[in-house]
Amino acid sequence: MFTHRVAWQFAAESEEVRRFTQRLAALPYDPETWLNRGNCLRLLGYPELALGDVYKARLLVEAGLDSSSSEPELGNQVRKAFRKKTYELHTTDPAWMKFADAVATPELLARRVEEMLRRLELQIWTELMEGLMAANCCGDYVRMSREAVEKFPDDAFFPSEVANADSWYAQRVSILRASMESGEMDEEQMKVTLLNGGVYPTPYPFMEDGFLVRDEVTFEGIEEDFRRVSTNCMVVRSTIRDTPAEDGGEATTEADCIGVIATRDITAGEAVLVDTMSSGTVGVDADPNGCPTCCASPVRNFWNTCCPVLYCSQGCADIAIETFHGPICGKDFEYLYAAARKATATADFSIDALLLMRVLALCLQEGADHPLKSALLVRLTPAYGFKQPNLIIFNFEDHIQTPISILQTLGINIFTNPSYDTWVLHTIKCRLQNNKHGQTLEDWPGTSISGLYSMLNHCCSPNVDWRHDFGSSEVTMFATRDCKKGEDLCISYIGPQGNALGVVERRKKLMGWFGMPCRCVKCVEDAAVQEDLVTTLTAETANLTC
Ligand SMILES: C[S@@+](CC[C@H](N)C(=O)[O-])C[C@H]1O[C@@H](n2cnc3c(N)ncnc32)[C@H](O)[C@@H]1O
Repeated sequence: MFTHRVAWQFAAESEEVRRFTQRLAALPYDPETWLNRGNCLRLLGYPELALGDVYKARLLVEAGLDSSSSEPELGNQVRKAFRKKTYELHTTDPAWMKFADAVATPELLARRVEEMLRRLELQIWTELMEGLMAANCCGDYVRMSREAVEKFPDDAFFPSEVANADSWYAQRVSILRASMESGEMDEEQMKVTLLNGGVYPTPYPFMEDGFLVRDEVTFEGIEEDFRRVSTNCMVVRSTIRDTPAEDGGEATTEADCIGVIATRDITAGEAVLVDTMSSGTVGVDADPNGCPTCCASPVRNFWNTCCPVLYCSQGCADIAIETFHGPICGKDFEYLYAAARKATATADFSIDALLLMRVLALCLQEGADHPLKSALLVRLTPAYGFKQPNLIIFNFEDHIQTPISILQTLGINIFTNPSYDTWVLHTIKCRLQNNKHGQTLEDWPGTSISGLYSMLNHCCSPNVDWRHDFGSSEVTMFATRDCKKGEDLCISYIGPQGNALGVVERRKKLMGWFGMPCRCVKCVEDAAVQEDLVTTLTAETANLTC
């Protein structure tokens, strides 16, 4: 009965989302519709999307209320949309018609519009608080509830939000401190966990199959690239995520899982893949001598005619102009570079923001029908945990505000262009998160994404390792032992220290990433041995008791 009710409610709210989306296509500058869709998305369990919509509602209302705004055109659009809405409401809705005098002249209507926008702004901030709580963003909730009190000093409700946020924060501190004392996490992890919330990579119900599964053409494209860059390995459809029926459960298979195998015998030390990555690579740019294309230094006198940006070679200058440079040329992304230059920890999101900007530039330059179908992104999958959901770190600034600023700097209209809606941005983020490489600040201060090396699956006893070639972003994958033709080629995602742990710890470490127990050969074997051991011990204990 309960399930039926929930399913019914879900379907109804899903339908509401569709309805609001259609309305937004007609009225993209109406903050109320963005707020309403955001509210619906939160109720459906997608706070990461809700916060995107509510933030857009906030930007619109702020522009509409500020006649001296730096974006007068946006403010005009909002007031125009809201004028029409307010007039219609007061003249056609029976509940409002008694107030029709309030919109009788253009001056009265303008005053009424302002009143309505102010009322809406309060609702927007209230919904923001709800969204932050739903996304578990405790740190943001503490900060923004205080901002709300400052912004709405006469409001009776927001001080209670501050008290609520503070007590939630204190509760989290005490829980996390206990985990720290038991050695489950270190101080840095505690800080990150306190500051951030978490959301799930999810195949949204409104996504068509083309956004969820890589088709044959995409797979053939990856095969073609492997043929170009490797003489001894190839991508294949992998069964690594298939599971046999266990404990009365059902066997599961994942048709859209790719891996890499040896196409001939390979000797230890032999390179299997040299990935130059280049266009999908960003450095911290602290080093002005770093080439914007491949991060090698020094840069030399190679440039394109559009601007004075220097590259390390003509090849890199050409790649830049063919791939990512056009959409960012002359645009002021200093706010991203400045933040990335200050990056101190490997979990710092400012380098991720540079990567997102680079990938969006690649999509725009390519002009694909949809960013998720662009040559690079179409090859990558997010880690959808089909057995256990896979939580990813999320906070308001890095996952909502910064991506929206990037779109705006790139000249994308965030209100009218549905191809860059929040679900698209979040799916891009999840695809990058699952496949990117780098960001070890001491070793190589940057991050990269490539549709080649990211095809290698993980094994706790890997037969492939990788190295950075000095002074550039080039990565070479090489065999660490002799491999037979047909053998799966895998790297380790957890390094030698992780590989050395017992199977239970290893699987625990990878569970959050894979959304299922690691299915590498070593884990499957070790788990079977452990199960046998438990069965034998249980039988022996039973005999002893008899
Ligand atoms: C970098 S991608 C590897 C390529 C990926 N299999 C694909 O189809 O695109 C990482 C993802 O592969 C899957 N994967 C890799 N190794 C795995 C393993 N040992 N057990 C379960 N899933 C694994 C997980 O879904 C993980 O999120």
